[in-house]
Amino acid sequence: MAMRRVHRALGELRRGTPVLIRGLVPGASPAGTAVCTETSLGQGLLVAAAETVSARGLAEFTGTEPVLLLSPVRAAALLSRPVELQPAAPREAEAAPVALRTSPALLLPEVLRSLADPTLETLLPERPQPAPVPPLAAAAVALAKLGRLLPALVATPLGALPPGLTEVPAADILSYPGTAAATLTRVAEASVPLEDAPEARVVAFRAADGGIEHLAILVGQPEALAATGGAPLTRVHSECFTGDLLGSLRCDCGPQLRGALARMAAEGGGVLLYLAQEGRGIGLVNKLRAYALQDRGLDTLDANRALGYGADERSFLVAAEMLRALGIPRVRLLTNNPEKVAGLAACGIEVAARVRHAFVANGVNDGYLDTKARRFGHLFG
Ligand SMILES: Nc1nc2c(ncn2[C@@H]2O[C@H](COP(=O)(O)OP(=O)(O)OP(=O)(O)O)[C@@H](O)[C@H]2O)c(=O)[nH]1
Ligand SMILES: [Zn+2]
Repeated sequence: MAMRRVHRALGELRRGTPVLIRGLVPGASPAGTAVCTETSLGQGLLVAAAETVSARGLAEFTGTEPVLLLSPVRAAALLSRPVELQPAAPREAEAAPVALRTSPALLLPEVLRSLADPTLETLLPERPQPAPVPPLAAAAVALAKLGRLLPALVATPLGALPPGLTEVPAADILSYPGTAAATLTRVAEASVPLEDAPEARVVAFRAADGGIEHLAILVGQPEALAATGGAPLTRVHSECFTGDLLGSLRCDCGPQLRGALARMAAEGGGVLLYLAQEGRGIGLVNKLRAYALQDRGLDTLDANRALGYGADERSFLVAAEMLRALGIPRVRLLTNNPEKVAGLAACGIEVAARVRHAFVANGVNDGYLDTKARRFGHLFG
């Protein structure tokens, strides 16, 4: 039920319709239980995604003037204050959103879209002033990110649900990634001989959220090795439509994907998890926006932050749950990314060794690889 409510709300936001996020009345439900009954629901926040909201959607914001919730980096860019781009750790704690006052001149779909999206020409009829951040703003941003939308929202506190709109408890939004990972189940399996690994099987995992499936590609018999206490060669690969499928030269994903499978075949076995986490979890549309910003001079990390996203929005809980379901709790991990090693270990997978997985630069991705080493701490040596 909780996942259905979040999924419905995501659909509404993506279509440009506002949704009401509900908080809990303090003390109405035991902390941490995420139990959310109708009677325990408290104050609400009516929100719409600035990127998609329609004129009809905006007409739902009656009464007090709504605020615009933005990431601090995007707000600073709009207010023309110097944007502080510190050499932050890739998984820096996500900064809370800030709020700006709106006015009738700002509350137009094309203006809001331009304020949300730094790749568009900014339409700023007037300089928006800072406003107090309403309660539940963090849940609103989390919802937009789950929908792979830009984290920029029109928001106004509201007590009652307007007729015809959807309501979603904040607790359901915040617990959604964990709940989705916990419900992963094997749904299909087939032998798929590959050019790089003739003895391969693909196993599909589906979560109860109804979202896109994650895949495990088993080369040889890694489960048999794991059953005797061994640590199979393992690659945790986030999907990259441009690199994996189209052969994009902007990144190193294609060679890493094919190279991992070839290496597993050469070593007699392994497992590659192919995770539906495009663009380090920001989605393909936002990755294309990040590329557009990179073409204007930002690096891969600052481009994510300019969009309002963190440097890396992935959770490796999904990968850990899949490995556990496959009976592989110990791995030798093919990666250059120390955050991946730490992320898997934090989710209960023993990383017996990190195996370097670097490929030579191709003349286009040199800057991208350099940024990985300098700002993400990737170990290419
Ligand atoms: N946001 C964003 N994502 C990118 C960019 N270039 C590649 N990606 C994504 O980054 C992900 C690649 O991650 P992984 O292959 O897991 O690699 P990694 O975290 O760099 O670590 P390794 O294990 O060392 O390869 C894919 O989902 C790509 O779509 C970019 O410029 N911006
Ligand atoms: Zn890529």
